[in-house]
Amino acid sequence: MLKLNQINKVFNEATPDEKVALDQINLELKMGDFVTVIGSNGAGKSTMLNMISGTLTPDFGDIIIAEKDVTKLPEYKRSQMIGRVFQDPMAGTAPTMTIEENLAMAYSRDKKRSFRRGVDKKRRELFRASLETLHLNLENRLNAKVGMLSGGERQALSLLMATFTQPSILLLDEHTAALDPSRAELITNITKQLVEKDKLTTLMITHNMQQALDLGNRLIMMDKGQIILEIEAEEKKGLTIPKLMDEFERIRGEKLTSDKALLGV
Ligand SMILES: Nc1ncnc2c1ncn2[C@@H]1O[C@H](COP(=O)(O)OP(=O)(O)OP(=O)(O)O)[C@@H](O)[C@H]1O
Repeated sequence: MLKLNQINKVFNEATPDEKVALDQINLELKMGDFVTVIGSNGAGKSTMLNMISGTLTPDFGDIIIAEKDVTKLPEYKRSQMIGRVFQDPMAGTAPTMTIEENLAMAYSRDKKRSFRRGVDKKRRELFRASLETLHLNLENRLNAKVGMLSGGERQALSLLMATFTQPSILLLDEHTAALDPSRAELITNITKQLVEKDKLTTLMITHNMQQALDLGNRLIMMDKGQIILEIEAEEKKGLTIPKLMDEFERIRGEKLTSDKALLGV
């Protein structure tokens, strides 16, 4: 479903600020894979997601999504294939529009449909049914302006909107990090539910080690622009935080005193 071949990205090349953000990354996701991504600050995690979404282009290397080479495709042309949720709950929704209008916008992301603010009865029922799955009573607030919602409610809506048209790839960029623990747990559960329902191929960056262990069928660890560890299905089931720290130490030859160094928190 997704292939990254030898992706390289250097910022400010040949200047004193030169930074190798991605150092010939290779990664392959099969349909339905749910991969959690951990790594220290500046490891290249967001840059990798930005490459997939088309926000950034690689210096060299190829990006294949659903068998299509999208390396040169601009971001807006990839948007049908990609759903993305950011850390900032304010980023994924339009605050001055209603819940219904936001959903209508997400629904029309699929280019075959044109965006109309007016929504017919059938579509309203579809929106209502989708919102019901969140168990936040948003289905009864279709005409509420999104700017009035709490951070958790807004993030839940962003998630629903990002998955609405069943994208080829779902990108989650620390999407629970800005929420308090109970809201973060709620969004984690909704994530699990939405991803499982449509078997979405997902990449999720997290600084929460337990979340990285609990969610998904694969885990990757990044450091200094490289993927230094890949853990697959069966192995992931028995994984613990101390085991991950040992692995980092074995690969990098650096002793970690806390998992915080590994996670960049
Ligand atoms: N637009 C940019 N211009 C210059 N340098 C950049 C740019 N974007 C990222 N970088 C640098 O590239 C490196 C990788 O950044 P990236 O944001 O991908 O890391 P990350 O793993 O997501 O880190 P964090 O966990 O702190 O968010 C960092 O050193 C960062 O400073």
